[in-house]
Amino acid sequence: MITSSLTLCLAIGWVAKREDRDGLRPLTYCLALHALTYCLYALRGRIPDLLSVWVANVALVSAFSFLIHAVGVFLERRISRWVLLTPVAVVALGFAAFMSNISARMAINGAVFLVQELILLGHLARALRESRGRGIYLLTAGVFLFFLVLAITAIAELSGSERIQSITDPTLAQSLRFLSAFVSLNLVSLGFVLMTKERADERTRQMAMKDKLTDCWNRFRIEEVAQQEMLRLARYGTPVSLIMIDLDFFKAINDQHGHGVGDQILKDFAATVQSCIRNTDVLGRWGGEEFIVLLPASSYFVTAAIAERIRAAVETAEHANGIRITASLGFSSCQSSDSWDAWLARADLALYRAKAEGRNRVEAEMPLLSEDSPSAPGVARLIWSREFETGNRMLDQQHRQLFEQANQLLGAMTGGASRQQIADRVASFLLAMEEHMLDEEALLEKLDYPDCEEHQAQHRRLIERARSLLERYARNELDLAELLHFVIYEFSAQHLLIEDGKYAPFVQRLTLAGR
Ligand SMILES: Nc1nc2c(ncn2[C@@H]2O[C@H](COP(=O)(O)OP(=O)(O)OP(=O)(O)O)[C@@H](O)[C@H]2O)c(=O)[nH]1
Repeated sequence: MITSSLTLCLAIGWVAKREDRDGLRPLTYCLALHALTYCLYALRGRIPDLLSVWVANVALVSAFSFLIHAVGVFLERRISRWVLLTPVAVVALGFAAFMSNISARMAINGAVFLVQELILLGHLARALRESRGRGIYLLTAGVFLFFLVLAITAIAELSGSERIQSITDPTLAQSLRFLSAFVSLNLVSLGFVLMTKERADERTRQMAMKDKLTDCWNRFRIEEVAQQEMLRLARYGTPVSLIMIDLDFFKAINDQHGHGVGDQILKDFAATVQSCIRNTDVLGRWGGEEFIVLLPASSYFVTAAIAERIRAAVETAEHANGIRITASLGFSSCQSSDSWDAWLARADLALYRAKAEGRNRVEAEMPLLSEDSPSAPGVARLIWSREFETGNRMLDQQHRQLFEQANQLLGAMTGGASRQQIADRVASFLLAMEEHMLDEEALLEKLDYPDCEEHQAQHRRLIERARSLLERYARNELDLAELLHFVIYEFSAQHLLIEDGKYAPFVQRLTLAGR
């Protein structure tokens, strides 16, 4: 026990000397006092009782206080000095008063250690809920083992089934107590060191994924989260969107006020954006004065509102020297068939449009929705345009009808219709959508459209997704925004316009050729 405590103390102390962090230094003091305690125990009978009893026990209770302090430092929790010093004072005074009464000393020791153990276990239990590492499990196991032995000893003492006359009694119970203390010592030390290593690894991981200037995530992390969210979309249909933000005329700020001010503005800007988003959203610096916000579980419509909130917050924030800045934003929602590059490119294109159309504005990936309709001001509508025509009369007529139906649905959704009325309208929209898909597939097959199979596969995916969304909506597991996202964005805007737009030139060519 002594050799083990000393070796661990020297090794951990050597590391803590170079890097005093995460509570390694108080842990070293704990181990040193632990070694001292057992040295004094071992010399019992050969040195005065003052040393082998009084000093030894005060040292042991102090070792525990240092361990509680070390855990507090690691978990960044303030632990009151009273909590640390009172047990030491109780043992010091109690042992001084009952030097010749071993039962009283045992009772004092047992009670104090039990309280210390409970304090420690309380902190560890809270930390266990937050921590993902394994070190904390080893540490808790070590502390718990010691607690168990103390509790069993206390019960045996109270029930009178065991009377300890001396700490050096050569009994089986005493040997088991020492053995468990030895195991506990190793588990606690190993667990603590592992915890600090896991934390250091996490810090390195974070540093590798963070932008140093703004503390935002870097490209690597953004892409990592994007891939995870795209998988979630493919599996559960959870929408995910992204916003690209570019500061306007930032070069002029650098030129007029210097790079130092420019850097500070970038930091302030990141803080402003962060204050506009949820903590599950991910803000990253894409490069220079360009940023990305990834918004998990956010549909097209939710994202539009957040983008506008960011734009307004950036415009109103005032920086050093009274400088004000603006930003242009472009956003896009991910499709289940999207690649990361395609999704990003659509947001980039929208950003480009926001710049071209005067800056300090938000642009969606397609200028499809008008904010107002003449008949119902304040309600967004899908606007049909001649550019969307495929050249086939039947398909174009169906597309227009689906657009109109989507608009009626949009009106019902924003006009306070009941859940059941909306579900009925969505069901009839989906029926029309499926009928249209069958007609479209038949025509494309007849015309030998080369990507017919891929188009059919997209239809199957959309139908599957539509059915599952409607079921979830009927079970009250889905909110209106997600349903709206599917009807308006995924089907009407993305599929009807973009995907169907891909076969339009082919159909037009054949129509002109008279087929
Ligand atoms: N201070 C500072 N400036 C940066 C940093 N990264 C990029 N920049 C500057 O950002 C400016 C970007 O300039 P441009 O790409 O011309 O864009 P802009 O002036 O913002 O104009 P628009 O984007 O067209 O509105 C350049 O002057 C870069 O030097 C940085 O980390 N710190």
